[in-house]
Amino acid sequence: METPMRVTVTGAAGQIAYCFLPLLLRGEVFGSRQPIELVLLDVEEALSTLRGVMMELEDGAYPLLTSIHYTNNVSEAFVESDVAVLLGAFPRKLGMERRDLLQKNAVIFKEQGEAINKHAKRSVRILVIGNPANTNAAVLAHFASDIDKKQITALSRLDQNRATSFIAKKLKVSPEDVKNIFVWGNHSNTQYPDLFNGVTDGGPLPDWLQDETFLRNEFIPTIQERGAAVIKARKLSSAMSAAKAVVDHLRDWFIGTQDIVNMIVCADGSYGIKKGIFFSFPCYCYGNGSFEIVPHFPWTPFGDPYIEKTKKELNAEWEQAFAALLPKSSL
Ligand SMILES: NC(=O)C1=CN([C@@H]2O[C@H](COP(=O)(O)OP(=O)(O)OC[C@H]3O[C@@H](n4cnc5c(N)ncnc54)[C@H](O)[C@@H]3O)[C@@H](O)[C@H]2O)C=CC1
Ligand SMILES: O=C([O-])CC(=O)C(=O)O
Repeated sequence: METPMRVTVTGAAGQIAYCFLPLLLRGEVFGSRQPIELVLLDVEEALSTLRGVMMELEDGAYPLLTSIHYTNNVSEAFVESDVAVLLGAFPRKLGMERRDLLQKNAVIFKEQGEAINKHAKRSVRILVIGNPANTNAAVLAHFASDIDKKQITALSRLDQNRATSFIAKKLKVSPEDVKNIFVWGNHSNTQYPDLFNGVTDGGPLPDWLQDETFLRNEFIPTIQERGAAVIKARKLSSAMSAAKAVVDHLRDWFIGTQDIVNMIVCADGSYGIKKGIFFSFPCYCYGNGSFEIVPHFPWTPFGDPYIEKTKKELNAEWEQAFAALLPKSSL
């Protein structure tokens, strides 16, 4: 057996964690030989639920689980973490403006960034899921200033999975037979789902899928609004599919994949996206927590207004989130 990996999960009393933790302990992320020391963080009011989650994990008798600890203390949660899965975030409440949501979460992700900077292993890899995921990751990256930005990613794999599955269903093929469908930008309804580089059966997608009316009226809005559609139907946000996407993201990042996958990562200036903004890009994953933004992927002019819109939204989110945290002069 290998040396245990210390995995910290925040928001661990929540619904995505409840779907994700069994998959993690089954070995679906790091493989069936990788033991795991689990640390669960949630807020004080959720500690009783968290204790229940811990009891259930123990009762699962998972051979890979070597220890489990739960806490509401942020510093304690990140001590010697190898991996941090950040699900915990302040939820949007009735009457709350998006700006308020951004600022509430900025405070949380600042504190967690500082704690990670101080206590986690220098090699830690961080995945942000809690919304607004892109900007939470940007805040965290700013305050975890000694951690390489390439060790911090956020989740847009759910959007890619949704888009891939949508097209596979149209073509009546398995989702694994559809590749290179990407979602660019923000994990919000300004995201740009792009199928112009899509392939199936070794060739391009059929022309009827690239028809502008279909793209504008069906494909793009369905993917952009899918999260809201699930909330409307379930009265709860996506959890099962989000947990599956977290598994896919982490597995590909750590184990590697031949596929090009979507990740929200820190912009390096390519594609005209301002450095420091966390943006969903198509990425190569080489394993061991390394990745590269796919350079020079062709954009069709059709996508330009969509990219502009999501880029603008992210720039505004960045300003709003940091307005509460940094002196005006440094914005
Ligand atoms: N990026 C993506 O693709 C997706 C993101 N999400 C987001 O993931 C997050 C988690 O979703 P669910 O598990 O369904 O939510 P949930 O509401 O069931 O659980 C969230 C948990 O986070 C905890 N929490 C709140 N503030 C915290 C803090 N400061 N520290 C630690 N824990 C804290 C809450 O007490 C709660 O137990 C939400 O922000 C949701 O919007 C959900 C689906 C997809
Ligand atoms: O809005 C939410 O909380 C859920 C979400 O991100 C999604 O389903 O894509």
